[in-house]
Amino acid sequence: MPTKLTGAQRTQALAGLSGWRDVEGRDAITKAYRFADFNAAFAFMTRAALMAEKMDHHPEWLNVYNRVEVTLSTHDAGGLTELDVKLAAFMDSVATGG
Ligand SMILES: C[C@H](O)[C@H](O)[C@H]1CNC2=NC(N)=NC(=O)C2=N1
Repeated sequence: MPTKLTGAQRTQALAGLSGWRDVEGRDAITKAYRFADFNAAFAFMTRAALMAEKMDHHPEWLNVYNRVEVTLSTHDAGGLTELDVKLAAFMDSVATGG
């Protein structure tokens, strides 16, 4: 199991990401993506889902039309790990609508 990122290690890992913020009250990060339409949003979710399954690391997310709100945390570790940072970076790389 990956280890929880803490302190400077956590700060440094998050410095490489943009648009992600800490969730209040728990050790997790969140980002709201907005796409051109539902089709683009769902295409993003499909790509992210395939990667999540490959990594055996799954997002908490909510989709409303062209909006996808993602929260990442490693439940098994009780907080943020490298897996969350890796999945966040992948999501950013496939999000065309930002
Ligand atoms: C059994 C399975 O490997 C685990 O439950 C995996 C599945 N996906 C997961 N996803 C996330 N986000 N955190 C986990 O701890 C986690 N654990």
